[in-house]
Amino acid sequence: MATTAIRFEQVHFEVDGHPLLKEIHANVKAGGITALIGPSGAGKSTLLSLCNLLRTPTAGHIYVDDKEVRDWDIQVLRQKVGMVFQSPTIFPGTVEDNLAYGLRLHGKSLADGVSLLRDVGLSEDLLQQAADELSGGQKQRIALGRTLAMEPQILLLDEVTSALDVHAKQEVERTILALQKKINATILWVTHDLAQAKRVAEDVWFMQDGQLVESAPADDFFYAPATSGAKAFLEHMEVTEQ
Ligand SMILES: Nc1ncnc2c1ncn2[C@@H]1O[C@H](COP(=O)(O)OP(=O)(O)OP(=O)(O)O)[C@@H](O)[C@H]1O
Repeated sequence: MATTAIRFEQVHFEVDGHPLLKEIHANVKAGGITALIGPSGAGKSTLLSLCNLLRTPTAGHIYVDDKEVRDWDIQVLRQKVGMVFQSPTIFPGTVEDNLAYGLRLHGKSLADGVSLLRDVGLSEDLLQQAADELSGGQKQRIALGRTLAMEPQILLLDEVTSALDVHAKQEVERTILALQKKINATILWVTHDLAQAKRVAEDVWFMQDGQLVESAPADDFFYAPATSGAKAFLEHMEVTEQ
């Protein structure tokens, strides 16, 4: 894989004439974790949704592995660029059915549900259990496992721990970090939790009003943000998190 996993070139996105993303121009480093932070409504989720064509940019280009997203076969793109959301989607059926769901859409079957369960930190005993009977944290791991079954090279994580209690949050976070090391995936991780961003990210992107205002190594960003917008955001978050 190239050193850049995703390249945004002057990306603009609007709905009904309202710009939601403006002139996004940046590279996501391959094989690392980039935290995407910023106030509510800044456009973080919208940016993620463009990377696997849940939405299409109005202007500009996004390259995944040096190929424009619109030139990818969409099924292949979505296999390569997996996404996990804040609320896990659970389908009727067993845990195994749920893990196999994406693969089945691609005409494949689940080879090793047990090892996948282990990868997401769940006991193999759960494989035949009804998935909707599990706890919130377990469901989020199943959603993660379903995405991982596709062997994605890039993971888009949208607030994946914010609906979980403290314990489940830490567990899921640890699971993601361990997996990232194991498969060397590139992760673009939207989080409202600054402590989490500090723990997991090598790089930070700060968004505000549809713009990518600042991107920097996490240590630099948190120690000395370069823009007044990022400074004000960090100060505000410090106050509200206390
Ligand atoms: N389909 C849509 N039509 C119109 N406006 C939309 C649509 N989807 C999102 N928006 C608006 O786009 C802006 C960016 O939304 P987005 O969800 O990307 O922000 P965010 O930074 O992820 O916010 P949060 O942290 O609250 O999840 C918001 O003002 C939102 O209301």
